[in-house]
Amino acid sequence: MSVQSASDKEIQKRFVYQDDEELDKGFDWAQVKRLSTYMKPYARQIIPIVLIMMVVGAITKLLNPLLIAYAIDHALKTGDSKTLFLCVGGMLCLYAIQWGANNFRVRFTNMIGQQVIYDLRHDLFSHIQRLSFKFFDKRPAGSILVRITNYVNSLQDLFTNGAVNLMIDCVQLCGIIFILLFINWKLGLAIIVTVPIMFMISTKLRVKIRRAWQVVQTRQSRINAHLNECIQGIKVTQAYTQEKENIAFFEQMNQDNHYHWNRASILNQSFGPIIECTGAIGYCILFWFGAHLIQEGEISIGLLVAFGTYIGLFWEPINRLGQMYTQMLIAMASSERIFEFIDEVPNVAEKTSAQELPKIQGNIEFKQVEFEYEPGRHALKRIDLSVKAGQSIALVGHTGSGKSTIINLLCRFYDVTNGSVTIDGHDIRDVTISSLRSQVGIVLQDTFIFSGTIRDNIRFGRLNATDEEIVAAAKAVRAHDFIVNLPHGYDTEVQERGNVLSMGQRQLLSFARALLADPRVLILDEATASIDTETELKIQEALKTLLHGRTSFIIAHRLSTIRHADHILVLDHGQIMEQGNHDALMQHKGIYHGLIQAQYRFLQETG
Ligand SMILES: Nc1ncnc2c1ncn2[C@@H]1O[C@H](COP(=O)(O)OP(=O)(O)OP(=O)(O)O)[C@@H](O)[C@H]1O
Repeated sequence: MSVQSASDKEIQKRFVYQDDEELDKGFDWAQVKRLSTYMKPYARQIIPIVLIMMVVGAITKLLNPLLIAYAIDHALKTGDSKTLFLCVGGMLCLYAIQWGANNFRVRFTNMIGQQVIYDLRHDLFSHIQRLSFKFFDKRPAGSILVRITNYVNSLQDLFTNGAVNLMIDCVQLCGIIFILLFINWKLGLAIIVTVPIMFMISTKLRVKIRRAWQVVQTRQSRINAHLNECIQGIKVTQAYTQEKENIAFFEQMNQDNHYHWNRASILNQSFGPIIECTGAIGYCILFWFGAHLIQEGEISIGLLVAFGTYIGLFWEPINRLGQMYTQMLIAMASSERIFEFIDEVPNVAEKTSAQELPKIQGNIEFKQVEFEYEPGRHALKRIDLSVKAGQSIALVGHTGSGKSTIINLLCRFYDVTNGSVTIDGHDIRDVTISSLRSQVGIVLQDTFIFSGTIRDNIRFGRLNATDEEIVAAAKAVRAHDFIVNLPHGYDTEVQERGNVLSMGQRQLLSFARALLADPRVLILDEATASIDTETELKIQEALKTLLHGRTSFIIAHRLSTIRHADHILVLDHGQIMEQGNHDALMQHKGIYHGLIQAQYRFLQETG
């Protein structure tokens, strides 16, 4: 199809989700076993009830045709209305028991299913929260989202109905085969012989169905990734008037998904008619051979009718088993991707012997530190640095020079490739990650505001802080004034990313959050966006309060911040080129001098 190939090329050019494309494995028992471990905690309490209900439901279902046969042969033929009445009454009772048992079973299986899905989603989400930055570097957010939402949802059917239906169908199938052979083995065998033929035809179809659903999943993963990117970048899209292009691009993806969904769905639908066709052959054999056996006097008319009813019941589970197989294959593909994430070991792993980092004084050392994000590409080379407790260090340098990388290593978002980073003499790889990060505060340039109230956002720094402490922190960093002027003060709801707040306000809010956390070491990535002089002054004052008495690393862009730093590191291509205080570096007339001159010129030109 031309739509498919054209759009495929376009989409491949822009999106490469190798992880999802590569997955194409068949039925995997180890995975089924692993999935079933999620049912284990509930198995003891619920499975026996479900099993009893299942057996009761199956038996009552299978007894009905025998009752019909009895009614035909012993009541209809002889005109015995009392027996007929009893048979109909018996059938009604059987239907009522069957309905009750099924209802009870469905309620319990739904309970297990929902609980299992809850546990699986919980495991996946908790694990993702702990994964290292490197994991997120490689994956678009959408493809992570799709695993937590769509893939987990696609397991829902399997856990709520699938597993139990599978057992019911198997029990029902075995029961019917037994009864058919028991009533008349010749007629039974003649009908059962059609089953292997049906399986042979459908097996080939199943492989196609499996592949088709896998393709649908990868297409949905792409759509999710694209949606996520578009929503995150909506402002840039509108600023560059790229809406039409984005819509056209999405349209291609949507069409592509639509095409593959239809294809998979058509293949899936063709499964039923194949079963029906084989069923029709079964009926023909039944009536032809059954009539012959009636003439021979081997079976009664009632038994032939019962046979017909059993055949109807016979194809039902086989048909469902086929659908179940597809459901199972979708679940295989989904669970494979879910477990792939759950099995992902964080690159930054905690040693089993890791100790709690004692209360930090703030002496930090980088010894011969080297770092590569990707093998062979140095981001930092031979960094030696010694910082005394309470000192403020400004990191200065061109874009891509390695400033953020130094900070990433200090927070242990990545591990050094060579060398070591120590805090108060403790190698940060030897201490627990939580004891390290809980004592190192970080204020990023792109201040992240979560949806919730202003109060909640400040409290993010220390969850057990009182309202008074929150107000005190806001006052200390000069955020209180703007907060009380908001419609609901500290209770004003801000949406995700704090879109309703200005850049300066978001900065002040993040300072309050950091002050509340009261870390001994503070990392600050200064915002580059220009703000008005009044806010600039407020931020400078807030900074003084925030940095007081702490060891701080600042990726500095403002001249005022750089000048007040105790020590300035000038980085270039991952190396420290110059270091010292402002005056010493200015006298040296090297890179730093050039950078400052350029900043002055810029400020003069822009007024
Ligand atoms: N996640 C990553 N994966 C691969 N390479 C990266 C990654 N992050 C940064 N780099 C590379 O490492 C080098 C140093 O980047 P870093 O972010 O530390 O620079 P920076 O000085 O903070 O730049 P800027 O001022 O623009 O933020 C750059 O060459 C960059 O391309």
